[in-house]
Amino acid sequence: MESAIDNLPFMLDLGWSEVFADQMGADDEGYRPYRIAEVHRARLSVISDTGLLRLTLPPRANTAEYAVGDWVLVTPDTLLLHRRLDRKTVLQRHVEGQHMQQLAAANVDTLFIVTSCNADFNPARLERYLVMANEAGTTPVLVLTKADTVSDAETYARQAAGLQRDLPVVTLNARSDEAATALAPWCLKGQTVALVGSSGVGKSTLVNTLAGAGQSPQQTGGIREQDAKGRHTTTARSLHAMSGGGWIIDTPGMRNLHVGDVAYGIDTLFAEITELAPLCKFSDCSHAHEPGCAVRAAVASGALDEERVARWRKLLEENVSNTPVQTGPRGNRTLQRKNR
Ligand SMILES: Nc1nc2c(ncn2[C@@H]2O[C@H](COP(=O)(O)OP(=O)(O)OP(=O)(O)O)[C@@H](O)[C@H]2O)c(=O)[nH]1
Ligand SMILES: [Zn+2]
Repeated sequence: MESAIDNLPFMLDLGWSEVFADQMGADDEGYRPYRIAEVHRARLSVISDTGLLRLTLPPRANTAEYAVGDWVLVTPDTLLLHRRLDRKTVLQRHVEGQHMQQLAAANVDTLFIVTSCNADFNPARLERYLVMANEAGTTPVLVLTKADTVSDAETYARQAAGLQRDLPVVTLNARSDEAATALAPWCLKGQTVALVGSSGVGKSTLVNTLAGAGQSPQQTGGIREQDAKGRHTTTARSLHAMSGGGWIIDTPGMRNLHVGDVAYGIDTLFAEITELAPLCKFSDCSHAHEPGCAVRAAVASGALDEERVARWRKLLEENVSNTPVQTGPRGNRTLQRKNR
């Protein structure tokens, strides 16, 4: 099917790989792959070597089923959307009271979880972002902005590094060129990065810095509107080129990040606790009061932080109550898997 692709170098820069090429069969002859750059309620745009192109949607198409970063097959002359290719990774969040997860971005290699060296730094919220990255199969990197405004950036960095085993932590000034150098390993050709973090931590500033000299995609391409509290928030989800050769997706604000159907993401985040639980005396230990609890013993010895254990239990409980369950054969409750 490679013959249908006449601009392969551009596509490879954009993250096209065998994972997607292998999905194109004889039935797909004549269609051309494009990557989604913008998702709006009634419109999808893809990126091409000549700029953004608006797709023609088939009747009853639901744009909520598509994410920025998705690869889709399109009829070249009419730009009619044919089908979406299976995703490598998908960042999504549970929405209270809804069955479908809300899609944030697809086929993302690295998630920059952005917070700043000030009161925005909140372990419980950062852990929720980490769960989302782990569950998606996306590598998380913790980016601490505004390091230039404090004298104790190291204290924040140390706390951040304790959030998850082997978590890369980068402290920087998002407005400086050194920020691009510090983040360069994740921004190379063919790589896709997404950004999450609260309003005001410096996400737009970082996108502009990573886009390189003279480029300010966030001011030109971003749509800004006011939220209920009158703050300006970035609402466009869009794909921007980085000077390092990769692409970056600025996701819309995600306040109230609830978890659901993310058991794997939680186990990875709290690996040091997850590994202790099987050593408890009771297999259904709640790690609250039972004798012989390995988790409580680790807290008592000072090896584990009490507050982190409390956050772990809270996320587990929330996840159980938000995870759809089916009654399987002989009454076994089995997890209903998400569609990728
Ligand atoms: N000194 C300093 N200022 C920064 C840094 N990062 C961002 N700022 C400033 O903080 C303010 C907010 O930055 P933005 O990039 O707009 O924040 P944002 O995360 O995109 O915010 P939303 O668009 O509301 O989601 C701006 O005035 C930036 O110039 C930094 O590392 N150091
Ligand atoms: Zn226990």
